[in-house]
Amino acid sequence: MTAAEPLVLAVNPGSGSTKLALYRGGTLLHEEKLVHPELLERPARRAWEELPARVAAAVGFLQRAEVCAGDLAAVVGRGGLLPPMDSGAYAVDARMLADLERAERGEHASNLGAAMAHALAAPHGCPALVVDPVSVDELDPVARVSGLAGIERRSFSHALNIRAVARRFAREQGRSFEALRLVVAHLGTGISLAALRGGRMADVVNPMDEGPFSGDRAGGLPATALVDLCFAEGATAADVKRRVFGDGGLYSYLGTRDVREALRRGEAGDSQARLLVEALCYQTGKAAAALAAALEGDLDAILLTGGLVHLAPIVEGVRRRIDWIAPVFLFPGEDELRALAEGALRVLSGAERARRYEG
Ligand SMILES: Nc1ncnc2c1ncn2[C@@H]1O[C@H](COP(=O)(O)OP(=O)(O)OP(=O)(O)O)[C@@H](O)[C@H]1O
Ligand SMILES: CCCC(=O)O
Repeated sequence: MTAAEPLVLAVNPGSGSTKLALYRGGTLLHEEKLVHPELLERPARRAWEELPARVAAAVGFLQRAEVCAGDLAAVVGRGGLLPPMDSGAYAVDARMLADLERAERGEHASNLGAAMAHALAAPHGCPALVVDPVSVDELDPVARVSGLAGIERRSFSHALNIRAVARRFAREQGRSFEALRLVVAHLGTGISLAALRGGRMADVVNPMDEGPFSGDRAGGLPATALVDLCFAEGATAADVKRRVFGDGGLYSYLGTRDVREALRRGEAGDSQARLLVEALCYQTGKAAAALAAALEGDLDAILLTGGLVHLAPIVEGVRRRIDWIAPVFLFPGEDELRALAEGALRVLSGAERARRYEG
C-alpha cells in the first residue's frame, strides 16, 4: 500500500444497520457497523426518511477516522431496487436518485446507498457509485415464467454479497468463478438465494415475491389469502406491500426482526418462537433444494452467508436439510463492503468503466 493509492469509502445501509468501511487501495483501514436498534423493533417506514440520520451517522464515522474534505477518491454505496440491470458499477446521477426516492419497485434500506454516496462524496468532489445493485437480473428465460400470463418472476436479491462470496469461494478453491455451479443463500434480516452458473445468476429466490420468510419479509404466501388481504377494508397497496416486505416474517409474529432474540425466547420456553425458528430453517432448506433442482442437481457446493450464519442453531437447521445435495460451506456475515470498494477501485484504476444509469 502507498499513500498515493486512492481512499474509498464504502457504505452499506441494511435493514437494521449501516456498515461503513474505508479502504486505501485494497487495504481495509477502518470499518464500523452502526446498529440502529430502533429500526429492529418498530414498524418499517419509508427508507428515504432515514436518510438524514444515516448520513449524519456516516459523517461521524469519517470524523472518527480523521478523513478531511478532499481526501476521498470515491464513495460507493449498495444499489437499491432499481430496474433490472447487469452486474457492475454505475455512476450515481439525478435520475437514479429520483427513481430511488420514488421507490416504485419497493421500499428497501439499500435504496439509500446511492443517496448516501452522493451526499458523502460532495465535500470531496469525488465520484459517487453503486455496485451490483439488488436489482441485478441475469435470469434464464425459463426462470422468468411465473405461471400467470402478464406476470413475470423478478430478480431481486442480495446480489452484491452473493456474487462476492461466490468469487471468494472460487479463489479459495483455486477455481474460476465462471466454471463453478453454486447455490448461494444469503441469510440476513432478509433471505435471498441464487443459482450461479457461468458466473451469472441463472435463477434467484426473491424475497419480495417468494421463498422463505425471514426477520421481516414474509417471502412466498398462499396466493388466495394474499388476495383477501389486499381487499380487506381500508387496505392500500403500500400498506399490504409493507406488511409482507418490511413488517412480515418473524416481526409479524414476535414483534422483533432479530433472530437472536427469537432464539433467546425459544430457549426461555416460548414454543411459538421455537417453531418459527424451525420454520425459517425449513423454508430456507426447501428453497436451496429448489435451486439445486434448477441446476439439475449438478452443483459444486452450497454456500451459506449473512448474519444468521453466525448462529449455530440456524446453520444446523438449514444444513441438515441440504447437505445430501452438495458440500455446504459457511461464510458468516458478509463481504459487501470489500466488494463495493473493489468495484470502485476497478473504476478508479480504469479496469472497468462506470456505467451510465439508463433508468
Ligand atoms: N455476529 C452475529 N452473531 C449472531 N447473530 C448475528 C450476528 N450478526 C447478525 N446476526 C443476526 O443476523 C440478522 C441480521 O443479519 P445482517 O446484519 O447480516 O442483516 P442486515 O444487514 O440487517 O440485513 P440484510 O442482510 O438483509 O441486508 C439478525 O437476526 C441478527 O440477530
Ligand atoms: C430484495 C433484496 C433482498 C432483501 O433485502 O430481502
